[in-house]
Amino acid sequence: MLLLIIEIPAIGCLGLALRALIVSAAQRDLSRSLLDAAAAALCWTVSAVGGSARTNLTYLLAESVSVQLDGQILGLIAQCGDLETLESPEFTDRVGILRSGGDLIGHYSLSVLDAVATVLRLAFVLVLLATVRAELLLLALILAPVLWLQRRERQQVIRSMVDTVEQTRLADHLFRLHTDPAAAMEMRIADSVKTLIDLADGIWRNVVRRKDRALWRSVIFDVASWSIFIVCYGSALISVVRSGSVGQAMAGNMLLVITLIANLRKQAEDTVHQLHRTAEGAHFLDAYLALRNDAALQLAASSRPIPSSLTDGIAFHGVSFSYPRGAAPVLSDLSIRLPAGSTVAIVGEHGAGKTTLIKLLCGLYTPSSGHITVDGLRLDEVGHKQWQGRITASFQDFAKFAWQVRESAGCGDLTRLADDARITEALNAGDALGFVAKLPLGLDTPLDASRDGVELSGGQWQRIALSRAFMRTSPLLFVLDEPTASLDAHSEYVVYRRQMVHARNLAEKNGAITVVISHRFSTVRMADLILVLANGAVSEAGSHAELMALNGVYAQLYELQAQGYGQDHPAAPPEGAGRSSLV
Ligand SMILES: Nc1ncnc2c1ncn2[C@@H]1O[C@H](COP(=O)(O)OP(=O)(O)OP(=O)(O)O)[C@@H](O)[C@H]1O
Repeated sequence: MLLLIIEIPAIGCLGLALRALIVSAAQRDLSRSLLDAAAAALCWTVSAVGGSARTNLTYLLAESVSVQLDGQILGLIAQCGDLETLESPEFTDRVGILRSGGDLIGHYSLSVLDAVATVLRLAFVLVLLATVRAELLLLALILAPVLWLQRRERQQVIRSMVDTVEQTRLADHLFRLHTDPAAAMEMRIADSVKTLIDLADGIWRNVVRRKDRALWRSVIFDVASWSIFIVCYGSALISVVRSGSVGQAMAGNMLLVITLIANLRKQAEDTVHQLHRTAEGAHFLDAYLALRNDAALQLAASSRPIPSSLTDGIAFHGVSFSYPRGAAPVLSDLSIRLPAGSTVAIVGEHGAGKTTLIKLLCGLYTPSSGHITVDGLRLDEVGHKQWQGRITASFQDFAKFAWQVRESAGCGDLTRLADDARITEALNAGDALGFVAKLPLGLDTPLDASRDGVELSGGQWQRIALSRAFMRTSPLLFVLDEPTASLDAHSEYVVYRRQMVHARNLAEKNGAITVVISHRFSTVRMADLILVLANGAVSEAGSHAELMALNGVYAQLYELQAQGYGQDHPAAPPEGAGRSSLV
């Protein structure tokens, strides 16, 4: 910091020392000359070292801010527990901008300091110039439009980057498809590789063309404006020569003016560069602040404590929901009650809204109207993090965490990641222990063939995902959204029976509710309450026995599937099935 302060007047003092050196040398005053030369050398050293120290300091700080920022950005994204925010194109663009310009925010954090130093350095140089000839100050005036023009053009370059973020994202996605084995497989079979390469190539060309146009314009304006400045600089020098007194003083003044003006140009360039970075940094800062705002809005929902166990249950009160860009509402005015300790199955045609209902239940989306309560407590008044911390879920579109088996399954409860016994229990419950035991390194086997690990089959991945859902031991909500879709009918039945036992244990422990989505009625019939979703509403609700007696859609579908499997009743309902409730 001290070096940065000393560096401010260094270049002005160098000009003064050189002028004094010329005068003392002309007077043949050896000791004075040596002193002046030493002073000039010192000023030059401070200026050079200070400049390089400033650059390195800026770089180091920018890098450290950038690393911290990456962590903060991910933290803020995680705070947006609502998937609606994550799915909005504005949000995705914002994150894209931040990822591409984290270091600029780092530079921005230093820019105020740098701006003060730059202005002081410039002011000192101008004062010295004025001591030689007041008209030289006009050069500073010419700098103003040069800087303004450059800044304006630079903003156009930034705009071209922002305008192409969406296209860049699409091109990136197309690139990733080529390196993703599952997508690559389908692309090869469909012979679409070349078409997709051409598509990505076309998008990249468009993006580059748009950016290049702005960049070239900026370069042309740069050259034109600096040419004007150089012409004025030359004229100023001629004017000093023509008006100066002949002799030693004039030679010294000439050297001072040349040193200062040469530096004035460099300072102007520094100022422009700094303004560019500040403008870019401000732009990225805007995106960062908007992201913070999104996260803060979600946190603003008050964090009323979640009960440790359920006594009443979860209720939907006139809930309607439409996806932000979805045309029709997926759920309309839905009012249902899921009693504490019950197992609820949701059935319905593809696209009926079963997964959407579960996502609303998990606080991953907020109802468009109406509200959901947990033991009478409104879900929108509870922090996402709190509620989601009491849920365990296995989703239809589960994640494939290509880490070690222990991490991929154990991350269902991070606090138990080092607890081999717990992870083994969860793998057993998820029916994954059989194949994990045969893996070369057991729990330590990496699940990624590209990292000397193993590649799992679809069914094996699903079992790992299922095991994750068994890691938490005291959830209030246990969600199973087609968790066995990749398994054969027999394995599914066995796994479901095990899950139902688990559900009963959780229900007895703390009144936890288990919600199951399945297209297989052999498992659905085990539930206490079955909800049939159709046209955004519940068309039938009750236990298996009640719905069969109703002889409606459920009964028809059940019979159809039973005939398909060549048996009348695919499975017998477990003990205690039959409780139901519908508000
Ligand atoms: N993120 C989303 N954005 C917009 N629309 C969506 C989104 N997710 C689902 N939808 C739409 O909402 C409707 C219900 O989807 P949902 O996944 O809830 O159905 P589902 O009953 O679970 O279907 P399936 O049995 O095929 O899994 C569908 O029409 C779907 O296109």
